[in-house]
Amino acid sequence: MHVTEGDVELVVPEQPESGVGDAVFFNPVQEFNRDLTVAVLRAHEAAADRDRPSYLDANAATGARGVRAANAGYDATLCDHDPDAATLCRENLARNDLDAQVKERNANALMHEERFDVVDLDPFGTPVPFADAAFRSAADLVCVTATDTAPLCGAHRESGVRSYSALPQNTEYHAEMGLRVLLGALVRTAARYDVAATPVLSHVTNHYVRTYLSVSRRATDANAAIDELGHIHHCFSCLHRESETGLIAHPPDACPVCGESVATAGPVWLGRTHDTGFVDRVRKQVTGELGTASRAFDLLSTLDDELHLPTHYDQHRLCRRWSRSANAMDEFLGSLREAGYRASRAQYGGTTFKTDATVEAIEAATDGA
Ligand SMILES: C[S@@+](CC[C@H](N)C(=O)[O-])C[C@H]1O[C@@H](n2cnc3c(N)ncnc32)[C@H](O)[C@@H]1O
Ligand SMILES: [Zn+2]
Repeated sequence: MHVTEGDVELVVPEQPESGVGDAVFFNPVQEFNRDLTVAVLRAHEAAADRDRPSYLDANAATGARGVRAANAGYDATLCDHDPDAATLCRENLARNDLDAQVKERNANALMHEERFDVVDLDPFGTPVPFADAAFRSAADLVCVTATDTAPLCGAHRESGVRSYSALPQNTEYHAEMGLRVLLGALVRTAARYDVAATPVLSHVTNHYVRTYLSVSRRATDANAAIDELGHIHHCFSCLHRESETGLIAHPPDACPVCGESVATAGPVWLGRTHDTGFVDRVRKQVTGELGTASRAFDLLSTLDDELHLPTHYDQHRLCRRWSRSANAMDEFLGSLREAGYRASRAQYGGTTFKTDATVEAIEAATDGA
């Protein structure tokens, strides 16, 4: 089957309907993820102080990412331990007249041996088995996809605890919970090597979490990153939540609003999940030949405005609790601002938002709506 993504043409195997089989993996739905990666790489290259920075597609499969990185001017290496995948990578590079290295190897061994400016992890499920080697190998940027959203967001709690050494809670902001659990684990992994990992762009869909972390090899920066870890105390009864930085959690004895008990998630990343300047530079690289350009542009515009606060709310859920009909989002956010609070849309869905108002304050401020 032939697929065109951006300016490259790929041959990809038909995928078995069951999802189980020997065919080299390809998911057309991830085009959005790959398009954004191309925009990120262009932004990184424009700011890099060297020609043709190096890029490792650590879990290449058909080579969809590595071929597109080579096409974007990177000195690309495509790695997969599956011989059929390595063969397909070579074919897809040749089909597009592109020169890149293909390694039929265990990506962890390769990353322990070689340095790359950018390392991209896109494994099946959790990226944790590749994270240590990635932070040792990458000079500038580590890109990570995690498709194990149920463990990350607390729906499969034990598995989340095992993979991420953190306790997730299955709250209604589950996508953001998953992102913050993943970021917490990645930041702690990097810190083991005196590396500070700083998220510069992150997005979440139903199927996966994707994040890009810039890398600094200064122990003081790694200490500063650790300082942004902490816990979220959540009341499932009234939805009140508060966050607390630091590795030791001090949950309140009871919810300060309704008196019920609170549940604590953590350690999680409480810092910024993106850098607005970086997001702006990536947005300038979203061009018409990207198949999902308008969706990418919308996401990056939302991120540009999103408040850097853990955690988000969903207007429809809140209004259902209050037996109110939901008004237009702009009007709703306007009421919060008029009452003196900060408020923005959030990336987690059309009715999600962030504010520094408490649940009680949100209810009061938007009551006349
Ligand atoms: C989800 S697929 C990658 C999809 C691809 N990046 C894309 O965008 O279409 C995961 C790939 O990782 C490969 N893989 C799994 N473990 C690996 C390892 N230890 N070293 C290298 N590749 C590995 C698998 O063979 C599989 O092809
Ligand atoms: Zn409460």
